[in-house]
Amino acid sequence: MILRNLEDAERSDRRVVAENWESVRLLLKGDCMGFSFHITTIYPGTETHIWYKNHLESVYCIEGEGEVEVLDGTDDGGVADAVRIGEPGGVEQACVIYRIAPGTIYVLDKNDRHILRAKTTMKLACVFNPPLNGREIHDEDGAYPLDGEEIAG
Ligand SMILES: CC(=O)NCC[C@H](N)C(=O)O
Repeated sequence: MILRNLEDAERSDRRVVAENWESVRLLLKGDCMGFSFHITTIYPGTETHIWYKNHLESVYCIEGEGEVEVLDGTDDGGVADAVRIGEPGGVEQACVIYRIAPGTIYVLDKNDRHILRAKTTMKLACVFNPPLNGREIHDEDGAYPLDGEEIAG
């Protein structure tokens, strides 16, 4: 069994700080679970372009409010209050915006290119498949490489 504590992990190199967010990576590739698990804080008033070409990610909102804009897609997943922008049927800028609040999960099951906007500080529980190695931060496309720098131990 593996047991870790968020406060302890925050004081270790499991805490990774980027421009718009920081993330405490509680489980990583080295734990051999097939996924990684992170508690991520998104700073208020930020807008982050993300495109996890190499990973699938599930994001569960614990605290805070924001929105996710899915680029290159008009599928609103049947969510009643999703805001649809652009005409369905091939318009280049067509996209859907979902409101994110506590209790909501969004799942990037198609390596979806998206923009995450935080209205307030957001606390998110994030799962990555394949798992992150350790200290990855976004590249210019908003992606992580498949082979990042590992955290020992
Ligand atoms: C929601 C999201 O992907 N934010 C960026 C940080 C990421 N969750 C991570 O932990 O690396």
